[in-house]
Amino acid sequence: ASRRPRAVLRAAKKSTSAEPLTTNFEAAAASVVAKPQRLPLPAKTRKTVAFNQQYLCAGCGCLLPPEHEIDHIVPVALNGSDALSNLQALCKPCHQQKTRDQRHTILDAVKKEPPVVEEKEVKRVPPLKLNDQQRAAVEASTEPIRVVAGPGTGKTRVLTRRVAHLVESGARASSVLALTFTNRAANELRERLEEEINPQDASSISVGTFHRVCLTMLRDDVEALESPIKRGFAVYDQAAMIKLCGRCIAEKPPVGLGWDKSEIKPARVQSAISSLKNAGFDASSYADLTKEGYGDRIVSRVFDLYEKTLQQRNAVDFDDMLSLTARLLEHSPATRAKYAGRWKHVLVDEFQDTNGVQYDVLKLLASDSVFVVGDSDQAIYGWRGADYENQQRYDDDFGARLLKLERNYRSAQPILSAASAVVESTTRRRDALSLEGREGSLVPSIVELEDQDDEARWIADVCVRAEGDVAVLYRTNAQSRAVERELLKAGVSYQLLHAKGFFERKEIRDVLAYLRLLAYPKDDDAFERVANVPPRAVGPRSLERLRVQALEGGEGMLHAAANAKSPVPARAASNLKVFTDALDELRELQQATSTPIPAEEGHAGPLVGSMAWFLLEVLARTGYEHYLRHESVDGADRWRNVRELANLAAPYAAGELVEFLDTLALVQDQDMAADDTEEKTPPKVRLMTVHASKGLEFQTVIIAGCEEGLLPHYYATADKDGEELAQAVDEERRLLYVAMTRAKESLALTRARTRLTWGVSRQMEASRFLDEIPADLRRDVRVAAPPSSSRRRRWSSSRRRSDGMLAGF
Ligand SMILES: Nc1ncnc2c1ncn2[C@@H]1O[C@H](COP(=O)(O)OP(=O)(O)OP(=O)(O)O)[C@@H](O)[C@H]1O
Repeated sequence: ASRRPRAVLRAAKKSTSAEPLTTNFEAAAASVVAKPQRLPLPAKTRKTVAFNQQYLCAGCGCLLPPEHEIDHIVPVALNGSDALSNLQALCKPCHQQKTRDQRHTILDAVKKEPPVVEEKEVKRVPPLKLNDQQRAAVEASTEPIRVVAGPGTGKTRVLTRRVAHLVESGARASSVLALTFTNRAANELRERLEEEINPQDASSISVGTFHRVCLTMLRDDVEALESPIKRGFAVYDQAAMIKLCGRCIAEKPPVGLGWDKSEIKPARVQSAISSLKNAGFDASSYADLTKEGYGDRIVSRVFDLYEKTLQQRNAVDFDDMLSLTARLLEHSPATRAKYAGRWKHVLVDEFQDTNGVQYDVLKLLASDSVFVVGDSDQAIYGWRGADYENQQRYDDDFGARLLKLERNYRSAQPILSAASAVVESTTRRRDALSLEGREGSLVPSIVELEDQDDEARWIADVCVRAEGDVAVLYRTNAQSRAVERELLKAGVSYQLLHAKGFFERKEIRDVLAYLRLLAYPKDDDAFERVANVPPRAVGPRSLERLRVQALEGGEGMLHAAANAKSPVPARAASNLKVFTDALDELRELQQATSTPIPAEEGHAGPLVGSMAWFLLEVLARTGYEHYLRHESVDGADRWRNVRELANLAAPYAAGELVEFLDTLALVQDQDMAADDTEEKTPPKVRLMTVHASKGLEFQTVIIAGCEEGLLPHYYATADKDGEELAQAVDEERRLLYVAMTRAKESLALTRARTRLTWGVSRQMEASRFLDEIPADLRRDVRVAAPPSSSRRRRWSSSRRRSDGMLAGF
C-alpha cells in the first residue's frame, strides 16, 4: 500500500504534461460487460430512441418498459465502440442480475486464485558518499539534534544515511518514523532507503508527511478521541473546505450581522478559519474572543456553521487532521504510549516549515531520539501558518545540539553568492551559514523587457537554445500562460506542474463527487454537485425542497432523495429514486470487491475489481459517461481527463475507496514535480511556482516577474505595517532565495517594464530584491521595446543573433 500513493503521484504528474497518456479504457470497459449481444438499436440518441420506440431486453428478451420507465434501460458500450448501434439494453431485473453475476465472478475468482505478487527486482547501490559535516550529522548520538542545512547541501542524503545508520546500529526498522513536508519527499526518501538497506527493513520504516501520518493515527484510534467524529469519517481537501465555507456564507446571517454573500470570498474565509485552527482556536473559543472588526465577526459566524456542518457530516478537514491528532495524543495516554512506544526515533525534514500544531504532535510523539533538519533561510510557508519560531522552541524544549551543512553541491559559486547576498538582507535572520558552492564564473543575468509578452518570448528563446533542463519559476500560476503560449509556438516540450489544476477540472470534480457520495453518503456538497449531472429533472427548487426534507430527516440529502416526497415534483422524485438505487447497488459492489481479479493473458485495461474498473462502472451506471462523452462540449477531451483519473485509481482495489480518496485529498502541488527517471523523454522545460520548486534542481533557472507587486507579492504585504510587514517581506525575500538556489549553472531573473493587470497595462517597478544583488555578481541586460508589432518578427530574429543579450544561455 505504501507504494500506491507514489504511483498515483507519478500518474498525476504525467497527467499534467502537455501530451496526455492514453490507455485503452474503452477496451477495458468492453472487457467487463457481459457477453456482447447485438441489439438492433438505431443510431439515434439514447433519449430519442427510448422515447420513440420499444426494444427487447438483451438479457431475457422481454419487451422493454415504455417511456415512463426509461431509466430501467441501461446502455452498455460494446467492443470499445461509441456507436449507438453497438449499445445493448437490459431490463432492470437483468441489469441487477448482471451486477450480481459480476460480483460473484469477482468473489469466486478471488477465492480460487490469490493475486500474484510480483517480485520486485531490488537494485542495491553502495552507500552514498558523505563529507565531514554530513558524516557528523549521520553518526551523531541519539541526543536531540537540529541540523541547519543550506540549499543543495545534501539534506536528503543525510536523512537517508541517518535512518540507515540507525537501523545498521541495531534500531528496529519499525521504530523509525520519518516526517517529510511533501509526499514527493517521502517517496524519494523511501526509494533511496530501499536501495540502501534491505527491502524488508525499508518497508517497515514509517515515512510520510505530517498529514498522512496524522490521518493514519486518526483513522486507527478515532474512538479514543472525545469528539463527535466517528470511524469512517470523510476527509475534506481544500476545494471541499472552500465549497463548504461558500455554503455557510450563503446561509441566512443572524439578526444584527447582515452581509451580502456576493461580497464575501469563500476562499478568504476558509483561509482565515484555517489560520485560526492552526493557531489552536476552535469555533467556540474564537467566538468567546472580543471581535473588533465586522470581518472578524463574519468569520466567527461562518466558523461556527462550518464546524457544525463538518460534525453533522462526520467529516474532518485538512487542519483537523493535525489538531485532532494532537488532541488525541494529548488526552489519551494509552494512544500516546502506543505511538511513542512504536516510534523510538523520529526524524523531521524541512523543519522550518512546520506549524504550531505539527510541533505539538512532534513533542507528543518524541521519545528516545529526535533529529530535525531545516534551514530558516528557506522558510516560505509562514502564510500557511508555519512558525519560524519552532526552531527556537525546539532548541529550548529539547536542549538540541546544533550541526551545520554548508558545502553546496548544486550551484556554481556566483549563483550561490548572489542568492546569499539577497537573503543576507533579511531583517530577522537566524542560523546564518557560510555556503561554499561549485566552481563557476557565470553570474546571474538580470533582464529587463518591455512587457509580459516580450518577457515570454525571451524566455521561450532561451528555452530553445538552453542545454540541459530548464525551469521557469514564477510567483503566481497566472504568470505561466504567456510563457506556455510562446513555448507552444516555439515547439518546445514543457510540463506545467500544477497538481490542483487537474483536480479542479469540472469533470474530475464531478467524478470525485460521485465517488465521495459512495464513500460518504452524508456529503451533501457531493450530492448537490451530481444530483442533476447528467440531467435528472432535479432543478434548484427541487434541491431546495430536498434540503428541507434532509434537515427534517437528519440523514443528509442523499437519504432524503431516496425517499423524496411532495413538494419535490413526481418526475424528479422518480428519477432520484433510480439514481439512489444505482448508487446503492454500486456501494454493494464496491464493498464486496476487496481484491482485483488477476488478469488473463492479453487483458487490456483496468483489472476487474480494481478502483479504475469500479470508477468506470460508476460512470456507466449513473449515465455520467454517456452524458460527458456525447452531450457535453469538448466531450472527448473531458473523457480523456476522466481516463487519467482512472489511471490514478488503477493501483487500488475497488474496496479501497476511502484510501484512494484520502490519497487524492493529500496531493499537493509540490508533489507533482517527481523525478524524471521513469520518463522516456522528460520534457526539457518545467513551469511551476517557486513554492512548488522547493527541493528541486535544474541546469538553467529563469525567475520571471521580478517586480514589485509580484515578488514581493502585493497580497503578501497588503494591509500590513511595522514588524508584520517586515516579516512578510522577509518571507518573499526567502522565496527568491529558494528560487535562485534551484539553479546549477545558469540563472536569469526577468522583469517587465509594463504588465497587463486586470486588462490594464501598468508601469512596473523592479523588485526591491534585485537591488540587493551586488554589481559584481550580476549582468544587467536591457532589451529595447520592439519597434512596432508589424516588425516584431524581424526584431525577434535579429534579437536572437545579439549574443550580448543572451550571454550565458
Ligand atoms: N557528499 C556529497 N558528494 C557529492 N554530491 C553530493 C553530496 N551530498 C549531496 N550531493 C548532491 O548535492 C545535490 C543536492 O542534494 P540534495 O538535493 O539532497 O540537497 P538538499 O539539501 O535537499 O537541497 P535543498 O534544501 O536546496 O532542496 C544532489 O545532486 C546530491 O546528489
